[in-house]
Amino acid sequence: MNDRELGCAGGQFMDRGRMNQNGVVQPLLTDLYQITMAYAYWKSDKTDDTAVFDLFFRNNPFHGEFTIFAGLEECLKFLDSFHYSQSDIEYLKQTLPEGIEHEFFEYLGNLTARDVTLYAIDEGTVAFPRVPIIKIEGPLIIVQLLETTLLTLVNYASLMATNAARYRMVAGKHVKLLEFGLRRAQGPDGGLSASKYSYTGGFDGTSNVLAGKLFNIPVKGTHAHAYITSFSSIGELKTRLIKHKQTGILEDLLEHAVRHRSLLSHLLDVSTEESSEGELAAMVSYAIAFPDGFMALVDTYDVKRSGLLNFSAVALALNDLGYHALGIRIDSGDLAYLSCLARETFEKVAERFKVPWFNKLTIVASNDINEDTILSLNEQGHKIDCFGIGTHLVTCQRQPALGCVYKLVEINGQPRIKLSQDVEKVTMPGNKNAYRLYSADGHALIDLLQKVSEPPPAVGQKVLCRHPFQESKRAYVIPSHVESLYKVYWKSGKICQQLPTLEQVREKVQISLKTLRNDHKRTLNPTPYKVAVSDNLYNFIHDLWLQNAPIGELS
Ligand SMILES: Nc1ncnc2c1ncn2[C@@H]1O[C@H](COP(=O)(O)OP(=O)(O)OP(=O)(O)O)[C@@H](O)[C@H]1O
Ligand SMILES: O=P(O)(O)OC[C@H]1O[C@H](OP(=O)(O)OP(=O)(O)O)[C@H](O)[C@@H]1O
Ligand SMILES: O=C(O)c1cccnc1
Ligand SMILES: [Mg+2]
Repeated sequence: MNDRELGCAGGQFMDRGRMNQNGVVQPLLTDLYQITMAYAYWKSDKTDDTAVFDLFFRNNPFHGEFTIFAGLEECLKFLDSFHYSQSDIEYLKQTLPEGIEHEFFEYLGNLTARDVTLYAIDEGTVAFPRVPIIKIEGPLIIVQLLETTLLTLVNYASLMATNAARYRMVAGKHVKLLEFGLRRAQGPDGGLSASKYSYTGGFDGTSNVLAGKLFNIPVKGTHAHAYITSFSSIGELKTRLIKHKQTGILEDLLEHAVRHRSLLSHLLDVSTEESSEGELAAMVSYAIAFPDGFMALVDTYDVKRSGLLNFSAVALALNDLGYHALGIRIDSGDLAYLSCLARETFEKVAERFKVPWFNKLTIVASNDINEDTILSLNEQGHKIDCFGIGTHLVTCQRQPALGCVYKLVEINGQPRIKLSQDVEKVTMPGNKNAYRLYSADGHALIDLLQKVSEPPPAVGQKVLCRHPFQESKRAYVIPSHVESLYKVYWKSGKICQQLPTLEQVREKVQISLKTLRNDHKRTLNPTPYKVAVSDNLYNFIHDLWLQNAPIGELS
């Protein structure tokens, strides 16, 4: 059994040092039609044909006007390990229709991605509809076989990174964002990808421990309501003692908490009778377990009448013993109101008990939060320092799929075009290069596709940029900076760029977003970013279109 099969059989992910790719990602993770086509290509003697495919999307997700490209590293690892194992071949022999020639299986068994060349824009860059984010050249059969796997590696990764980047934009850079979605994600693999690419898109950490281990992402978390409800009275506390942080002397934390609680009840105008004793016991026990990391859920019974009172009492008790609590989480109710109430409470306590650090306690909010909730909370005014976001983030509820496609654009040096009644769906034929043209103030102005045979646009020189399908839409652009978007990432069986770390890709996302004008990024009716073709490519597309469109006959 090889490493890949082991990876699958014994837990889905390989250890970092071994192969560093999800063991599920393998050549059979594809649609059957890729393999049946491979046989038909092989039978028709197309083994020496070479092809160029473009991988691109037609529409930005979430009613936005940008997409973050992610998933490239996984695509490269897939190419690196692309090989049908003996058991893959055995399975295909049993599964493909009868009569497949034996030599085809030998051919498949020897296939690798060595003769493939992959060009891509950098992972973490903003990308736009119709500009291929990956361009792949090589033997037709192999590049066709890669289609589905490359799409599955790029589509969700880019959707997720884009979703996360949008949450980051609405939350602002000072609020912490934690991904809490594993329990709601589309299965274990969806959950892991969600954690990884939400970090890429700008989240600060995840509650997903395996994602932390595999991708080196900060893991963070609080506790669940179950912890609070597991206690019903202080009599259940089996231990109350904790060492003073400085003196090391054992003291009774509950005693300190109960004393503070009655003082606080006057200050906060809440009766101790109303508040939950079980909640107090749970908080005391949690504080004993994590005296330096005490963060408590305050909404189990009633934030105002119980949670804040008990939390403040335990935090002050910890303070007596030399420890500083971290904060609270609110997981229901009006998050704007309750966060302001919590901040006011902390300010009162800070002043009355001379504990200025109480002003800085962290307020975490969770509960079905999405982009619109954050925008609304911003409008209302809130005092939340950190959002914990699960369901809407990881399931991309607002748009659950990015429509990246993989289209043949050239075969044996001859351009290919896919026509459609829907102009949007007509493919851009031929082997193309892509450039991003920038204005003097550093903003991206337009993406320009050209035939590879054309010289690149030059700084300071006027370039005619044309809408790919609407003849009258064109503009001259004099770029102050020209960025060639493609780099060769894979050639002659090797990854040919130094791959950035996840952290560097995450930084790239923010740098790349900064080059976009704000009107392209706003949430409501953003301005579309322009994607153009050169005059030469425009004419080429339209000539080919006419050549390929059948002329109807009216009778
Ligand atoms: N101030 C606010 N403005 C806008 N939306 C809010 C505000 N506060 C909370 N929300 C959102 O309103 C929704 C409230 O959901 P729901 O009514 O299911 O929760 P709840 O009743 O507060 O809590 P639970 O049912 O979990 O006890 C959540 O999606 C939450 O994120
Ligand atoms: O709301 P999300 O954005 O998905 O964030 C994750 C949720 O998961 C947890 O509880 P869970 O939802 O399992 O239970 P609850 O509904 O009782 O809070 C947590 O308390 C959050 O509410
Ligand atoms: O750590 C948390 O608070 C957490 C983790 C997952 C889901 N909800 C909350
Ligand atoms: Mg919930």
